[in-house]
Amino acid sequence: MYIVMITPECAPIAKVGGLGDVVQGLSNELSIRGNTVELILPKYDCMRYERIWGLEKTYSDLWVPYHDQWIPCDVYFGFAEGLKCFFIESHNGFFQRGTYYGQPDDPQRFAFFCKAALEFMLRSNKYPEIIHCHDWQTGLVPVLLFEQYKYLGMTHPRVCYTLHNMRHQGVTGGHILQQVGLDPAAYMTPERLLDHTYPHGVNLMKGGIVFSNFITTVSPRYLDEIRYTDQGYGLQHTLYLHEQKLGGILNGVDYKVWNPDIDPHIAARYNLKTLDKKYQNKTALRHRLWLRDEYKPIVAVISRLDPQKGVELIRHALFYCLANGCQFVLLGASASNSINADFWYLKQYLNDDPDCHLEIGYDENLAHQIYAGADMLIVPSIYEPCGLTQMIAMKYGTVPIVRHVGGLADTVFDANYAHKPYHERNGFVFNDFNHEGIEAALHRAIGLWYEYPQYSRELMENGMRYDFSWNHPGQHYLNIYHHIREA
Ligand SMILES: Nc1ncnc2c1ncn2[C@@H]1O[C@H](COP(=O)(O)OP(=O)(O)O[C@H]2O[C@H](CO)[C@@H](O)[C@H](O)[C@H]2O)[C@@H](O)[C@H]1O
Repeated sequence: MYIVMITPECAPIAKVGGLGDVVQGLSNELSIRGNTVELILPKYDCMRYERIWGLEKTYSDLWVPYHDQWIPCDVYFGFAEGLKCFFIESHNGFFQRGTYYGQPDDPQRFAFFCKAALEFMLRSNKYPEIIHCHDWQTGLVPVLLFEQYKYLGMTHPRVCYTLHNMRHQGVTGGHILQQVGLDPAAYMTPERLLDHTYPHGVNLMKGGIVFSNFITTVSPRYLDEIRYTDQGYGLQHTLYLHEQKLGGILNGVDYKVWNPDIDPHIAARYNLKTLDKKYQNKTALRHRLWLRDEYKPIVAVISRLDPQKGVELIRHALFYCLANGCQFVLLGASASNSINADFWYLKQYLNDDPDCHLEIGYDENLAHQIYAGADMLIVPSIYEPCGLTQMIAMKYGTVPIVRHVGGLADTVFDANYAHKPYHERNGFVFNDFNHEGIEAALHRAIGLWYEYPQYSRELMENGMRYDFSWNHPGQHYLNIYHHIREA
């Protein structure tokens, strides 16, 4: 099958968070299964160009109709760790901002990207069977495809649209529709793109839901949460109207990237049979982060420091762990200046503590070393569409401690309370989003580590035995592609 992913991120070249990992992992899996997969991304100036191989200009006269003008663009081609990628460079500077997101004109930037991606496919005679889009940034792709480009000859593609995070829906003014050549009066209706909260708002994610042939969420439980609770952030009714084309597919983890048996970033490689070597990584992590060598578990956090991730509970867990015989390591960065400032302050405050290290920033290499060296990883999210860190942690024999939401609830099964046989239990889970909730889970986890090391080790091994690879999700996505192609 010929599949084109239109996406704002792809790891490792343009990754802000888990979306980038998913695009990379799923594309790899689809390619391994013999499909032709191509990606279209914006050509951000801040991409990791050293990880792109053979980058060259392949198409230079792409004129994109936008806002009563024609914007000249160039298209580059290169391989991102083996994946075929096209990068759209617009001459109006939309992607020369030194950052991926967080600009006041983000809706315009990505609306333009959707239009440019389709214009490029049309002009270069690309007729994939499936277009797969991700999150609000690409919500306009199916709208433009079925309302404009179909009439220009793109009659074949069917669109699969994946929701990674309903919190961000790309709500903006009606002018955006005009800019991409759609009549606002015709599209700003409740059953199309009109936002449910802002009377004159356009909701780009809603456009993706209404116009795509199939919509997936990144875990089955998150699908239920967005349909039946306020996690739908106002789109519950739209999802209800389109329920016949919804599916929840648990993300996979790319075991070519996240696998302690072959990981080039860690001090000692290991697997289930050589698990003792994990402790060499613990020592290496301590040395790297100036932590003392003591008989203590290392509790870790690797996360975007977004309110979604339960920043307040992360902070609380830090002090609880330090007071209860643990070492604590955090790797995180935030798009919010105030959250970053809080954590910088904490870092200074704890600077001389030999049991604690906070690394504020983004560091791929250190992330691998923390997964390999830590004993436990906490994910106390308010909501979590899927969550990759707990699945990666398990592959590295690091026991997850998570809140019972979204994909976390689909993947982590409590050591004491899960309705699962003992050999399928793999972590610690708590419900209540408050100090008592996380303390109760930490208390059990730390207690087990000190008092019953053999059971603690069983939990590690149980987690490592789980298969969270892209194998199953890859097949599910192919089934969906076949289904919508034939419908
Ligand atoms: N400071 C840092 N340095 C280095 N690496 C860092 C880092 N902070 C985070 N990472 C890495 O980024 C990824 C984050 O994965 P998450 O599942 O937490 O994604 P995120 O919330 O961004 O994405 C959304 O999309 C994904 C994919 O669908 C969903 O799993 C998730 O629930 C949803 O919120 C992991 O690979 C992690 O190791």
